Amino acid sequence: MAEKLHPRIDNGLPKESASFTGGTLVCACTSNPVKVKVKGQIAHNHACGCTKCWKPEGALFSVVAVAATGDVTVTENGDKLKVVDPSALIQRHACTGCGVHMYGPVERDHAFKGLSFIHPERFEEDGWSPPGFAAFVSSIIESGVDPSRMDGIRAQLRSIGLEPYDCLSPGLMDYIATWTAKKSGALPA
Ligand SMILES: N[C@@H](CCC(=O)N[C@@H](CSCO)C(=O)NCC(=O)O)C(=O)O
Ligand SMILES: [Zn+2]
Ligand SMILES: [Zn+2]
Repeated sequence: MAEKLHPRIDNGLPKESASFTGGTLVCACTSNPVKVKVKGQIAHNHACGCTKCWKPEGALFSVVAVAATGDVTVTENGDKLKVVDPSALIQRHACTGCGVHMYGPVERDHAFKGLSFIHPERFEEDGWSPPGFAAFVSSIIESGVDPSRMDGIRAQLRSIGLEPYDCLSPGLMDYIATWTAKKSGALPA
């Protein structure tokens, strides 16, 4: 039996459009939804198995990407937003009405400072860049997935073109490590 990874990847990956120049993220509230405008194409879209990212009902993974925080603007009903965990690196702003995480800026001194994590499935528009890998795959066990299902889940991710990693992709891990090495002086700044 196929696993329910995420509704936007289970029947094939979404198609990117060269004409996508940004869009509006909308929460799941039927009245007074929170709306967040994002300018430009998203980057580093991935499926994430971590316990902290918002996942739609029944999904094992979230779909999450980044945009420059300067390109992210709350346009409607921002008073419904609350930061889930103020001590976390990613300041996930969730709708208190429906629970959807609308944007999560990184403000702390970190390689990702200046980026905001968003869930592109909440865009009203199509054409956003599809996920390119799966991150924090082993973390789904922390949500209660039996470890015996992991081989099948990893095989299913590979079959749809998402290489599974237990942290971020090698490219992003190298990027974080390079930032850290430059900060410590291990590499020239
Ligand atoms: N096993 C933990 C992992 C949580 C975690 O580190 N998540 C990552 C990825 S989120 C999107 O890629 C992260 O960077 N978190 C920073 C933060 O959440 O502030 C678990 O599953 O909880
Ligand atoms: Zn809502
Ligand atoms: Zn995550």
